[in-house]
Amino acid sequence: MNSLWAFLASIALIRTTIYSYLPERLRLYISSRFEEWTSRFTSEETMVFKDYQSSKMNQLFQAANLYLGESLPTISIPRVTVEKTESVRNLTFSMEKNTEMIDVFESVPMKWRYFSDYSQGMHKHEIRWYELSFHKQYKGLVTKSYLPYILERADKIKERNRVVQLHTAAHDFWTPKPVIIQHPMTFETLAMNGNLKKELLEDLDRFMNSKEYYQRIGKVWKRGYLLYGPPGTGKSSLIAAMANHLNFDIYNLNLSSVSSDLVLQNLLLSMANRSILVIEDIDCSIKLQNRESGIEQPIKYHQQNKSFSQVTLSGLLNFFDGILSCCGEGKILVATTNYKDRIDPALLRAGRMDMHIHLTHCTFSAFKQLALKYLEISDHNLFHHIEKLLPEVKVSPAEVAGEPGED
Ligand SMILES: Nc1ncnc2c1ncn2[C@@H]1O[C@H](COP(=O)(O)OP(=O)(O)OP(=O)(O)O)[C@@H](O)[C@H]1O
Repeated sequence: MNSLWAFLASIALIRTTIYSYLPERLRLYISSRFEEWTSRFTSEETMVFKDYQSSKMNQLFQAANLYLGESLPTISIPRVTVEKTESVRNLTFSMEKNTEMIDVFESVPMKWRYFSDYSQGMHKHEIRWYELSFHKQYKGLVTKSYLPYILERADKIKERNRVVQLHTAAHDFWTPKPVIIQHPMTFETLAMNGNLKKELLEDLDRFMNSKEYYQRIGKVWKRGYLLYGPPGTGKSSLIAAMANHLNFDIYNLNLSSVSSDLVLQNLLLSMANRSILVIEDIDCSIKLQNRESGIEQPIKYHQQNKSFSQVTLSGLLNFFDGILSCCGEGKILVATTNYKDRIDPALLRAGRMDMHIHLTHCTFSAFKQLALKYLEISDHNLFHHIEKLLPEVKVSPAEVAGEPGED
């Protein structure tokens, strides 16, 4: 018996020694052959998910990472890696190299192992992969249910972990490094007419939940909102609250800095799905009155006497209907203006701007919300004077909040 153990130990030693001197390709070849041979005698089957497949990120690897990371804090495992980076909202857990864990799906145990190694050759880089092992009889369950389930769960986790980012356009492109927005404005802290707030929240939630509906009726999953009202009434604050509520990125576009319709199209095509495109002060950034002349000419803007912007009204309309309609999904367009009457009615019709939201000077109800938020008071003996004064003295929420408006 002793000699048998000694023989097996020597084989293991020889194998390890030979392995460490073999080139990586040969090593992989031998181990895959060996596994093929041993699999004849086992009832277990293993799937391998490498991080990159033909230099493209393997979505299954990413999904497994997120999915397993979510259950790691709740199971007993000797070592886990924990991270928190600026670009994600929550703690991120992941498996340590050469460790394993069991996940149970529809009462079937699924064994996951995580590995990493360095590639051989000139450009050494880390290769990471997961191995999923299960009983052969569950192969159908794994491919038809378990893996699609992991992909779906990973999408939800990604969505939950996302932080809202602000993208701005410069030199006809979105800047490569968006800024992470930690704007504290939410629908709870925004002082706004209660009914209007409720109506808008319902509209946003309905929009978010109607992807299938839009698909069924053949409409593109997009929605446009026009926010109008005097300076300092909360248009930018409302956009931040919408982005925080939906967890959508904001793409801020200043139309007057866009050099042509083509650039406008390209900017839109490079926006991510589930994002808000904001065109602030739409009436200032583009003059739209020459539509009445019937001649569609590029509208030229002199920018600091150096360059011209040439966005046309038809380019803009095309952008709203056509292009916005064919590039991706879950897009929200928000245009703001201090002067709604200066905007061409063609831009305002339903389908382009589905909801027009009027943000007004401070009402007594908004004032009370601000007083509660800033001073933590819900009543005061001056309140009834303020209630009488507010309709006469036009004051913006920004002024009440101590931040003077532009007027
Ligand atoms: N409705 C509101 N509720 C709470 N705070 C508000 C509200 N409106 C304005 N404020 C406060 O005033 C500041 C300026 O408001 P905001 O920039 O949102 O106004 P605006 O309508 O976008 O102004 P402008 O037309 O000049 O761009 C905000 O940072 C916020 O602190």
